[in-house]
Amino acid sequence: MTVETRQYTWEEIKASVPKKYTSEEVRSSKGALIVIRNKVYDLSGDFSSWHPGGSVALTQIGMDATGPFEGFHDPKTFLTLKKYYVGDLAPDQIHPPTEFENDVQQIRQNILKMKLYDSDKLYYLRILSIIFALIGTSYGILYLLPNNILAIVVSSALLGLAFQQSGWLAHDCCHHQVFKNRDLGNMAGWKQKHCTHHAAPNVHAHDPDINTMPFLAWSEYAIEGFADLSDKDVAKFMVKYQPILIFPLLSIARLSWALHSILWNATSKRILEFPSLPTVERVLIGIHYVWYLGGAFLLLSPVNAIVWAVLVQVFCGIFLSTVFSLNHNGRPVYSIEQASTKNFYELAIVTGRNVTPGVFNDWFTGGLNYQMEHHMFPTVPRHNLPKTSKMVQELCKKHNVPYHTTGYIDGLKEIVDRLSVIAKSAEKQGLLQ
Ligand code: HEM
Repeated sequence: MTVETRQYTWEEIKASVPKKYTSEEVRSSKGALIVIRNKVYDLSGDFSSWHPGGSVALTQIGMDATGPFEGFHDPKTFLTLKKYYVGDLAPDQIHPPTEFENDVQQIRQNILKMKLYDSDKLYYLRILSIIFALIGTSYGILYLLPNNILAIVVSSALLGLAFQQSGWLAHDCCHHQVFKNRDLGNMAGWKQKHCTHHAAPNVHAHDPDINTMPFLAWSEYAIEGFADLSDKDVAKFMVKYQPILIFPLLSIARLSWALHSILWNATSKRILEFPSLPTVERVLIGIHYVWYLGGAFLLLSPVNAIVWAVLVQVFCGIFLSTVFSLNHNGRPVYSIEQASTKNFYELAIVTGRNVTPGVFNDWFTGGLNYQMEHHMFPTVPRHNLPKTSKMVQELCKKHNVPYHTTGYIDGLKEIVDRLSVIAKSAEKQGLLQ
């Protein structure tokens, strides 16, 4: 079927924004328009049931999606666009690229020329060896000093670190940093929530990573939603004490993610389609728990084994979630409307926080200490982010865009300060009584 194409104005494109950004609403709408390189595409109809990237794309309706399209897709995916092509921006609606946008494109070209999209497989082998060394040392300590309290603490911390590092490795694969073959990367895990965060970092109502109510409020927008909460009493308590409660919450984060992954896999209907990915995932999760818990129960008394297993989750939770939190929490949060006035690359910079580079920080944070660069160019392997960073710093200097880097502890202080400001604001507005 040939689609009739025509010219569009920005007013028409913005008018196509749905009331809710859900697949159902968009599928049945009369048009859900995005712009990529001055061409207009319609995401209504079958798009969301087909799109391999899921509903992430819907966050871009009414906007120029050129940046996120370039960031997420393999260059050959540009060929698949024509199926959704419905026209062009009218000539008087085309904004010539700003100097900032031209400079970003120049950096993209430099990254290509300098082969910074290519991964060093030996680097990832080294990361994998460190993970195995951590696992071996953790169980070795239990074997040599069974039921010794200090040994239990050190061993659980080391295994928590190994789990954190495995998480970063999966993250690298999911972003196609390690393998160019996207099927290989896709085997590393589910990522729709994470990609949505990448498409709209710190954008209230889009970014799932700041949708943490009733437990934590990261912005004024979050407390505006107080009236709609069904669990107001929980929110009142949590928000009031959020600058203190953040740390206990971070320590149980991994436990909650682990439970979530078990429940999600246990209830997934697709499990019956053997050998579908969910089935493989279920088997692998089973193997994971057999060796992780089996080793502990073999080497320790039952009570100590349970204490050790919980401590592993607590350490891993702290190691993972302090890094996640440093990436964006406490940085500016924007409404959908405000974000739509910003270029994708600018949004990546102004909402991100880098953590001081160095051998330890680069390894411990899985390269996420180069958060701004990672958001601008998510498929650049982490070992190439330091080189990318030099170019981004020059860009920021030239265009007077704040490039925010802190130490690990100073970053955490900023987060606590921000939570405190929001808690006080909620108190002032009488929301916490
Ligand atoms: C008409 C518009 C679009 C078409 C035809 C399209 C097509 C595709 C195709 C073919 C893939 C799988 C191959 C690949 O990864 O390159 C994909 C993946 C993806 N797309 Fe799109 N896409 C569109 C718009 C968007 C937009 C606007 C966004 C983001 C805001 C987006 C986000 C993603 C993500 C996150 C993935 C998964 C990438 C990954 O594996 O890491 N897409 N898309």
